[in-house]
Amino acid sequence: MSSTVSSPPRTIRIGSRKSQLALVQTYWVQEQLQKAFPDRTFEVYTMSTQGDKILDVALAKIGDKGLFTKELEVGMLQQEIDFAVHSLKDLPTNLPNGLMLGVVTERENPADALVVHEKHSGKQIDTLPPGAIVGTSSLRRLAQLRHHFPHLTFKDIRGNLITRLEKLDSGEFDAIILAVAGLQRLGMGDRIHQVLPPEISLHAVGQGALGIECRTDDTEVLSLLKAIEHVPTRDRALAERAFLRALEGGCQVPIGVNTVLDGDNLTLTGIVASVDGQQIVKDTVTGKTDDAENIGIELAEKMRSQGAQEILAAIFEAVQRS
Ligand SMILES: NCc1[nH]cc(CCC(=O)O)c1CC(=O)O
Repeated sequence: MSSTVSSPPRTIRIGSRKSQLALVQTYWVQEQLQKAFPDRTFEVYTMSTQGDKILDVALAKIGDKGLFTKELEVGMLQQEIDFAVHSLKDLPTNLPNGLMLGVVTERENPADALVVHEKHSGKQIDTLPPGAIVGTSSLRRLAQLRHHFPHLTFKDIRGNLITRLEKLDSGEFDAIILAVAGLQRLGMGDRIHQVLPPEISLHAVGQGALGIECRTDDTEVLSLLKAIEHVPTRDRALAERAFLRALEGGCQVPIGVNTVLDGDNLTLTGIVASVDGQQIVKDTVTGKTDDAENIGIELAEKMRSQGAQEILAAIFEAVQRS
């Protein structure tokens, strides 16, 4: 008589930031995986990242890549957690050795949203009165909006989504710009006053999607994660991230994108803008989805030849000096 003793499958430990948005996203991932693999155990571990702690310095000045991801990455490399759930747009385009972008989940609307103070309820971004104070902490949003609406006043705003909405409602701002996806995921889609079209604001690379980072050699986790991968979003994200990586690689730069899928054709539009909104380089490349990364690289090269690199170099120098 022989019997095989099989050890129970390992518990999978999911790492997350502690912000409300991060937790909603992480519990969603946990739930999807639990549904796909009812016999496995998935546990959530939370960590504070540098980005959650430094709230009083403009993001552009910190300039450090991986502000929202570093602690989670250390946790993965030290085997304390098995994978981390990130807003894809917060995940740097170059990851530490031993870690990779495992999968990308289905994207929400990637656009930016205008949220207004109640006294402006009849207004849109193009009808806000001159001097109206618009809150954003993103150079990308700032540069594009200054370009289109030089009569508005822009002011830095930090803190998590809830804090920002409170600052708006208290009268500190006339309007603020936030990601549609974040508001929707937190059940606050009703605060979206206007979804900004791509002609006004190209969104951040990866915006609206979740990126799951894991150890490169963890084939078991990688195969579990495949269950929640969304291939069309992944192809768009690969093109967008290759574009950003080829241009600069960081997070706090005025670089925006838009992607459109049509069958197996993928069209990537990118913008690089100076912070004052005066200089703009914008172009488009179309290619096949299975060549997504090369579409991003090609667009970066095309735009570099039109002056994108000089715009980015000037911003980098200015931030270093300040
Ligand atoms: N950097 C902050 C951040 N990271 C992800 C989101 C929103 C959700 C997303 O874009 O996936 C936000 C807030 C915002 O930009 O309004």
